[in-house]
Amino acid sequence: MTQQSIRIAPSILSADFSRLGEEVRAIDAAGGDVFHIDIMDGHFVPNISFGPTIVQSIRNITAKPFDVHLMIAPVDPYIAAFARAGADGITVHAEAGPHLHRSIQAIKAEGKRAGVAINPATPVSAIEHVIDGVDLVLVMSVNPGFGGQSFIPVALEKLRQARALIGGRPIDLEVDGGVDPDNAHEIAAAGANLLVAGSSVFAGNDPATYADRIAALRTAATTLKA
Ligand SMILES: O=C(CO)[C@H](O)[C@H](O)COP(=O)(O)O
Ligand SMILES: [Fe+2]
Repeated sequence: MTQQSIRIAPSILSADFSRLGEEVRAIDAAGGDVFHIDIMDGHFVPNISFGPTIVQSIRNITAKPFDVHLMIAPVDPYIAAFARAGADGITVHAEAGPHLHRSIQAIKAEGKRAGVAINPATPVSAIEHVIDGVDLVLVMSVNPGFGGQSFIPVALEKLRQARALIGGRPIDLEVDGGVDPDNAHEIAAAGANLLVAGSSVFAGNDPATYADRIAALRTAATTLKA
């Protein structure tokens, strides 16, 4: 991984929602590369977050890309709404329904970057037949549903497998859950180039700390260890 290829995607799930606009502005100014936006339905995952209206409400606050992680089932009926709310990329879970290929086609039909996510218990082989249709692979390193969980180490082996599956294709490899400056180096070494970070950026919700926290993740991910 070259230094330029690592991008940090703060997850607004850990933002202070009572002042979400200010949080988005602060992360933009602090050097976040991409906004990771978690959508949870209380059905596919045991938590509920928010819907397309909230995504639309922050769309004009930043020009940076919106990476929308849909943890919902069914997912197909909602893809257009998130596309029109301002998503640049939309990621669906391989486990969210029987027709993953159709979901990916629906994202592409909206003109958006298509991502596919796999839960910790799902093998990388589950996505090998859709790999040519996607722009992003998301390896979950926690069981989805909540921020602030610990990184599940088997994700490192899955990242290596996913990087091998991607090969020379121009596909982002994203990791989500429990990413912090202590594990960011081995995560990047395993092949991830897009690192989602919720609690490790937003802990304390003090905007004055965001730039240092994002920089610490970037430095850890890109610095060669002796
Ligand atoms: O998809 C998610 C949870 O399902 C979040 O993106 C993820 O948990 C980020 O939070 P943290 O970095 O605190 O683990
Ligand atoms: Fe996420």
